[in-house]
Amino acid sequence: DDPPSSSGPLKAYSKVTDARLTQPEPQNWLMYRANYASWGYSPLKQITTENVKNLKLAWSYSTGMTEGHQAPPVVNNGYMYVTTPNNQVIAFEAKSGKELWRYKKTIPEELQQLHPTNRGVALYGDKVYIATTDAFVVALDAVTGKEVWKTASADWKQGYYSTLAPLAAEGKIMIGVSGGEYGIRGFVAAFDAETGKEVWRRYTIPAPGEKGSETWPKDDAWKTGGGPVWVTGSYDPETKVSYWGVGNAASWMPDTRKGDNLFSTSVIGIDIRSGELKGFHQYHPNDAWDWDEVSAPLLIDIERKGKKVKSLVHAGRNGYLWWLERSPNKIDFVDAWPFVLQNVFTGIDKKTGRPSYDPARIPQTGKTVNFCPSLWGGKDWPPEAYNPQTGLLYIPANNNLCAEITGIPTGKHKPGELYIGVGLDNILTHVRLTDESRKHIGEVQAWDMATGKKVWTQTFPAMNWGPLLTTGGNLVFGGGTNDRKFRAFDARNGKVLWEFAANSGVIGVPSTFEIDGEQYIAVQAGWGVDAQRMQGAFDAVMPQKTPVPQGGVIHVFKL
Ligand SMILES: O=C(O)c1cc(C(=O)O)c2c(n1)C(=O)C(=O)c1cc(C(=O)O)[nH]c1-2
Ligand SMILES: [Ca+2]
Repeated sequence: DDPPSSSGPLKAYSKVTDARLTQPEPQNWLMYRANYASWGYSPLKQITTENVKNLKLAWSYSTGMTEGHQAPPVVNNGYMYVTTPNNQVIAFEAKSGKELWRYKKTIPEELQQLHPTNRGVALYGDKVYIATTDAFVVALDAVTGKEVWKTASADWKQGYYSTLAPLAAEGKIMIGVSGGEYGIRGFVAAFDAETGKEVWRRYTIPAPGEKGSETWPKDDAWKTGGGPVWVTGSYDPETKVSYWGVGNAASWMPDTRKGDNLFSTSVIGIDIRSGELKGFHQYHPNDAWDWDEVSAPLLIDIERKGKKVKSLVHAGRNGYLWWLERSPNKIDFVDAWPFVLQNVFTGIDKKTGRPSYDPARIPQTGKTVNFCPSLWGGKDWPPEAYNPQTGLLYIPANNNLCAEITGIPTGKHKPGELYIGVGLDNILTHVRLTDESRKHIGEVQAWDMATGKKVWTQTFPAMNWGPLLTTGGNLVFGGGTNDRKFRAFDARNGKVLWEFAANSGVIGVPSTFEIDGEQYIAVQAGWGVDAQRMQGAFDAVMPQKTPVPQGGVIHVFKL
């Protein structure tokens, strides 16, 4: 086959450099959240609050796959890259939707996927990178799709897998691993972009003697302590520190691992040159609710008492909105407050940010416990967005929702087998409705961080699992509802200005780009994973059932 660059209008592939990733051109969407600060923001403004009502499909493409399509269409000067469940990567001519190549990772047949999804590619140099469900990191030639190198980061048979998009910087490809529900020992690792050789590895659960190890029991619990990393980290190129969200401790029952269990449910700063730890903040110690705090914090400058604070902002799965301050060697607590119904925390220490708990709301082995928000939290993985023009932070939230779970003995940990401490049937039916949740659950919220005020809320009857994009046209885009709608909101007041009914529920990360003077909005539809399971949990407690069809379709819109 001819390389596509010579067969069509596509120009030669433009190499992705550190300079380009640090200062992304407005016409491209070069990484998971468009910039290292994880804003999910594009300055493009051809599509506005005035004309968005005229947005039409430019092209669409069926991926041929079911389950969770969550990856953003990543675009570099005319080339688009999308991943699907089962680690396919599809390359397109971004303008026309013509398929250039498709890569299919061979996945072991015996591998059972607990979370059948993939959150996208990283671009660096002339290559495209993915982290796979069988725990590999793979480099592909961006023009041909040919495999250049492939390195196992861990053994999938031990319960390790990756669902996140890698982070690329300074010649390194950084990934994290999932497996919190299998009792893995989580880590972030960096691989040489050219050779695939591992450069460093930072475990999220310290070994005996390492900093934080005193927060684990003296037995072997640290070896199976969880702390997965399954969403792409943020990165501050000035200090070379990357910021990763760390997931739940394992098993879920806190009595199996007494102590704070650092660095589970924390944000950790990692120097990308050495892998050295550069500060941390634990959002809630001794996790008991599967509240993975994996969403990477957004790097935002916020005014406080007349001073600019270099901040880390995180809408927690634990239902609190966290404001932290980052310095080259540490992370300090600034403030936190609930953004959804939360009845577990009885207070937050003003100095340290440490929450205190209502003991009646802490799950334990052998007890049945009610708490709010549910296991899926105030916000699960779907990312927030920040618009520097409106100055607002946008959160896709699930409010008014509670849970009931019964802790059961886990037995001895067996590598590669579930290590949860709650029955699967209980997990799949654990949501409990409140009077308020009968009115509405899903929300898009807009916050002014400097004043701590919520500026607007848009509500939906059922859940919202919609990742957000915000643009220089004062728009917010997102799907996430079970009616298959993908919507544009006015970023200043939350009004719905446009909506499109997709083939399936939209849990994809939306992106935007420009080619030949035209702005495009792109998103994958493809309901699955825990959005689907939450719908199942609703169906279990509601009089009516709501079917949401599956099937991945990439949608690309323009005026
Ligand atoms: O502990 C883990 O390793 C882990 C991994 C993942 C994943 O990789 O997608 C999810 C979760 N936990 C999880 O708790 C969760 O609610 C969840 C939802 C989803 C999804 O894609 O909808 N993935 C995951
Ligand atoms: Ca988890």
